[in-house]
Amino acid sequence: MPLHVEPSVDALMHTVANWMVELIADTLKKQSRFTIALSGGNTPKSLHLLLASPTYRNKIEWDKLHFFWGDERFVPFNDERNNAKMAFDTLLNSVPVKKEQIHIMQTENITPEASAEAYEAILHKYFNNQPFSFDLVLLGMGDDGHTLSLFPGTNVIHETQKWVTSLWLAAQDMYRVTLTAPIVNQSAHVAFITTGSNKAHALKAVLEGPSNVDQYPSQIIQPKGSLHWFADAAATALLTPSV
Ligand SMILES: O=C(O)[C@H](O)[C@@H](O)[C@H](O)[C@H](O)COP(=O)(O)O
Repeated sequence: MPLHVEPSVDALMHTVANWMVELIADTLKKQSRFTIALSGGNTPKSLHLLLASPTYRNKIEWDKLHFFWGDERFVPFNDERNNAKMAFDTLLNSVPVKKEQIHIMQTENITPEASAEAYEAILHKYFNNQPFSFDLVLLGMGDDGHTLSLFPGTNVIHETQKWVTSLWLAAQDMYRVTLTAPIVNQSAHVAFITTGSNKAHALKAVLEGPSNVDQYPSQIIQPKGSLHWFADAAATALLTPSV
């Protein structure tokens, strides 16, 4: 499981962007489209801005990408907490992608449960009978070791059938819609991007601690394809130095 470490967030995001450019180009030599699931939260913002910058934007065949999300906060699109809005603001409004290539999780005029069912139907349309599900899933990790909306102690961690589900997150007083481990673990490539000293304890527990998916749900992500971790020096400060 490759761990890519860079001294700074800026250097790390250039490493991720270059890795993505190469992965997308290599994949598109073998197939006509590339499916990517974006992560929410704050960490992806600087990566998105970099991908949309002159340095990288012309290295990606945007018209062949299809965008999905790993999870969504169940708030209106125009709410600043909405993950799809963040992706539009930092990337999708700045690159040549048609709306037909973008598949957001519905959070308006629908219930969380119905939104999860509707998204699952979209995924079955794209992935049924495929050797892999997503070509790439980008993931973040919370300082409690959660990923997607698989939070410690929640039942969704152990979902084995549904590809998409919803949950009430009392701590944040909101519903979430999230991909589950079965669909993410069918991916060709999964990349965690984790930065900051506040992630160091969880990263050590996830990567070096005993298996404990209820306490550190990120551990349940074990894809059929490749699993990469991209982290800055601050987030990896507690890891056992590799010889
Ligand atoms: O909707 C979300 O919040 C994300 O999908 C979530 O899983 C995120 O990746 C982690 O919470 C890390 O968030 P930061 O990048 O903001 O630390």
